[in-house]
Amino acid sequence: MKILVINAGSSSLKFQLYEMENESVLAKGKVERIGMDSAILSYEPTGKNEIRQVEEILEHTTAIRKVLDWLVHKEEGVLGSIKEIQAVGHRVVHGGESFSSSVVVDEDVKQEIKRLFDLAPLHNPAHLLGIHAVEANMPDVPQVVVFDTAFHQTMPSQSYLYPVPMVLYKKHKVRRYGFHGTSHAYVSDRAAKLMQRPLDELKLVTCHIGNGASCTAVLNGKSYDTSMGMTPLEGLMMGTRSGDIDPAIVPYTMGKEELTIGEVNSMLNKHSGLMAISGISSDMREIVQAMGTGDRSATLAFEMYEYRLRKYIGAYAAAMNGIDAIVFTAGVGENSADLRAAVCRKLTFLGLELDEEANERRSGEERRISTDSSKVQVWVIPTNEELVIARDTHQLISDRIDVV
Ligand SMILES: Nc1ncnc2c1ncn2[C@@H]1O[C@H](COP(=O)(O)OP(=O)(O)O)[C@@H](O)[C@H]1O
Ligand SMILES: CC(=O)OP(=O)(O)O
Ligand SMILES: [Mg+2]
Repeated sequence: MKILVINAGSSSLKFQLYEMENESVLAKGKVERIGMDSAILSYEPTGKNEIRQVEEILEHTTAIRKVLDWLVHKEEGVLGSIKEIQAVGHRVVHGGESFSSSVVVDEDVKQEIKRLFDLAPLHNPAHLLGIHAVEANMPDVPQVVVFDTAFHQTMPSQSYLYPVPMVLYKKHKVRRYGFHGTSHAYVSDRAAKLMQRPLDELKLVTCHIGNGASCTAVLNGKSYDTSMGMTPLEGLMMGTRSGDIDPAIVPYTMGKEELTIGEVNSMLNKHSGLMAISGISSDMREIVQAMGTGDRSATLAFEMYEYRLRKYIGAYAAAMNGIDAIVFTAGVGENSADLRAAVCRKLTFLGLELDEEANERRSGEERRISTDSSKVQVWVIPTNEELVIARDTHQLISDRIDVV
């Protein structure tokens, strides 16, 4: 079965086409700057060079049509016909309390994704655009949604409730949901296999450190606590998001700077984090580069970023009464040896010993970066959210075909 996996953002759309028989990727790519003057489409059939095309693409429906055109292109295509695609799987960031696993898209599911727009304003509206764009281009193909929040639905109430009036939870579902669940679930499963230990006996802290960043206490294979909250703003310091701050800063700043709710939201989501402190970039590569030239703001940004992550790891070690392993994943976690070293060098009280050489080694492979004698293992495990989405989609659609 061939499955197209889509991760639609507000101005971007990433895709991968899978052959599920051997879980291989036939082609992948992305469309960036949708709706802007010139969009960039990149398309890479496996084993061949990437093709880049710059042209105006005003909305997601056109973006998907262009992607489909490439997939069946005479020379560069990987499909004889679009009809070969039997299902489409989407990443959806917010599933609220309604979804603890992936589901086939129907009218009710779309309504629920829409109802949750307020809670994930950067993500959910874009996902629904992606779903509609697929409907417009491939009306008969079933679609599945895989939620970032689903894995975290196992959290106990002491983790997911906030100490605010209960009426807010009862009336408005104000609670911690947690995100990047597909990634946290995938890397914890991989970690257990690599450690050759049953997942349901392990205490793991998984650190998904990308543009958005979150870490999760995975106790016996289940999410026990996680740093993102009702929205993907809480927790760690991120590229442009503040993470944890004193909530009193919000009304105080609104008063002092005469900001609207929208403006303060934008300040915390788009103009904070690494970007705000360094004044240079939200991209960790540029921060590390500037540190190399002695830039003090970049150094401060890095130190704050690392310190806040390390505090969460310490908190989760306390939450689970110990940890067996720490896993680093996503753009920064997989690639920044500097960040991993800075975190691990100050966790020696846990009996953790970093293998400095292994940490420095550049590789896209899964690898252990702690010494043989370290009491806490440390792993770098490249995440693969697309594969999980493809697997869930395959499973749900095969079940449906079996029933018919
Ligand atoms: N070699 C590297 N060193 C340090 N950071 C890196 C490196 N490569 C990528 N990154 C970081 O990874 C981030 C993107 O992570 P990614 O997981 O792809 O994010 P997202 O999926 O949220 O867009 C970039 O902003 C960049 O800071
Ligand atoms: C939930 C979230 O923050 O996702 P991303 O890292 O893709 O922005
Ligand atoms: Mg990501």
